[in-house]
Order: sequence, then structure tokens, then C-alpha cells
Amino acid sequence: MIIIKIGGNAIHQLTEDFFKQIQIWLDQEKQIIIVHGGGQLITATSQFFNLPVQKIDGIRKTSPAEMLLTQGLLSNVIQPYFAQLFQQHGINCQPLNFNGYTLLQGQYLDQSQYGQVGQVTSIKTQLLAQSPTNSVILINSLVQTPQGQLLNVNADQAAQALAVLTQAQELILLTDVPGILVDQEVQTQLTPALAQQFMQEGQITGGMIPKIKAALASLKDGVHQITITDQLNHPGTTITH
Ligand SMILES: Nc1ncnc2c1ncn2[C@@H]1O[C@H](COP(=O)(O)OP(=O)(O)O)[C@@H](O)[C@H]1O
Ligand SMILES: CC(=O)N[C@@H](CCC(=O)OP(=O)(O)O)C(=O)O
Repeated sequence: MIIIKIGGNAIHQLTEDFFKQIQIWLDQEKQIIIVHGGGQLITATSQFFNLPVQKIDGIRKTSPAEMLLTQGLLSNVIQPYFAQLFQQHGINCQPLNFNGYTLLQGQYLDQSQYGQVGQVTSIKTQLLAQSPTNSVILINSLVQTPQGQLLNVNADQAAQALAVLTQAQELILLTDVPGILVDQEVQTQLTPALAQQFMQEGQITGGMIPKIKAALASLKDGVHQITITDQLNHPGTTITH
């Protein structure tokens, strides 16, 4: 099992090599789940509609109006766009939480602080078992509570939870930078202690914070290979003990 999270900013930089690598892994009978983001489009659309945009350490504070917009964009705009991209490259793709058909189940993270924001608590494993082989599973980061309420989850956190719950071999966070940069240099390897230090010193900020936290939590919970990079064939930053 390989979990690949593709950030909203990384959507536009997927290369032919990316799709070739995915097909190679599928041919090797690896199961691949892609978790896509879309934060950039959510922010731009919110601003267009004069909805306040507030992020706390990279997590979007989500009002009920913002939740509707987020759900619409992730499920009806970004996910179909991704599905089409895969199909155009000849890769079978199974969207698994498209309009209420959710793989991820969850609960509120902290409603008083973040509003309609969730965290993943479990996955519907029977949906995974039913999905066809030789096909990429494509999901967004919305979760459904036991009461049926949809909540917004940061896509890095969703990918981390999924990696841990599926005991994935590898978690790859694809973003718009070639790795963790410190003094403009990519850190090829980062230990948890160094990562904490760089966050405390303010060398790692904004959207990189949920990525680092997701990487550290995955490492602690048994995911052995965790990479933050901009391309599958670039080494990026490996998070390791
Ligand atoms: N130390 C750092 N190294 C690299 N990027 C960083 C660092 N600190 C903050 N960032 C920011 O994190 C961004 C990636 O997070 P984000 O914009 O949320 O991407 P994504 O949409 O892929 O999740 C980078 O574009 C960069 O602006
Ligand atoms: C709660 C929360 O922060 N949800 C994220 C979900 C999308 C996301 O994480 O997209 P990127 O990976 O492109 O940043 C958001 O609303 O932006």
C-alpha cells in the first residue's frame, strides 16, 4: 500500500513521469490511494465570495458556509478533474468519496476552535476491499461523522491517518516545493528532533507544519518510508529516526 497526498498547489505540476511511475506500481500489484488537496482553490473561491479565510497552523477554520463551499469544490470540481487526468493518462481510477460515498469516517477536531473541521477515526475497509485491482483509489479529505455530518480535514492529516490505518508501506506528500527547505537548502533527511527544532525556530511555517506533523505521527505509528517532495522521481526530504 502506498499513500500519495497531492497538494492543491502540486496539482498543476504532475508530469508524464508521475503517471508512468503510478502505472509501474500498479503493474507490480501495489495498492495506491491518492488523497488530493485543493486548499489554494478553496482560499481563492472564499475570497471571491468575501468569506473570511483563517488558518491556524495550516488548518482552515471552517464555518458552515465555508464547509458547503469546500465540499462542493473538493467533491465536484477537484476530484472529477483528477479522475479525468488519470483517465487521460490511461490509468484506471476509482473515486471513493465522491458526494457522500465516503471512505473516511471521523469526528470533530475541536469545534470551538476550528468549526466544521474533523479528524479521521476509521476507514470503511469494505470499500477498499471492493475496489478493483490495477486501479488507483482517489479520495478527498472530507470525513463523515456517525451522524452523517461531513467535516473538512486537512489533507496531510487525512493522508497520515490513512497511512497508519492501512499500515501503508510508504507515505508520499507531493507539494510545490522540492522538500523541507532550511536556509534555501533541501534537507534530504530530517529526524523528529530536528523537525521540532526547525518548527520552534520558525524555519518551518504555514502549510508545511501539517505536513511535518503528519510525517512525524506516521513515523511514530509504524510507517517506515515518508517523503516530502515535488516529484515522485525527486528525492525530496525523507523523515526518519
Ligand atoms: N521550511 C519550509 N520548507 C519548504 N516549504 C515551506 C517551509 N516553511 C513553509 N513552507 C511553505 O509550505 C508550502 C507548502 O504547503 P502548502 O502550501 O499547504 O502546500 P500543499 O497545497 O501542497 O499542501 C510551501 O509552498 C512553502 O511556502
Ligand atoms: C481543515 C483543512 O485545513 N482542510 C483543507 C482541505 C484541503 C487541503 O488540505 O488542501 P491542500 O493540501 O492543498 O492544502 C482546506 O480546507 O484547505
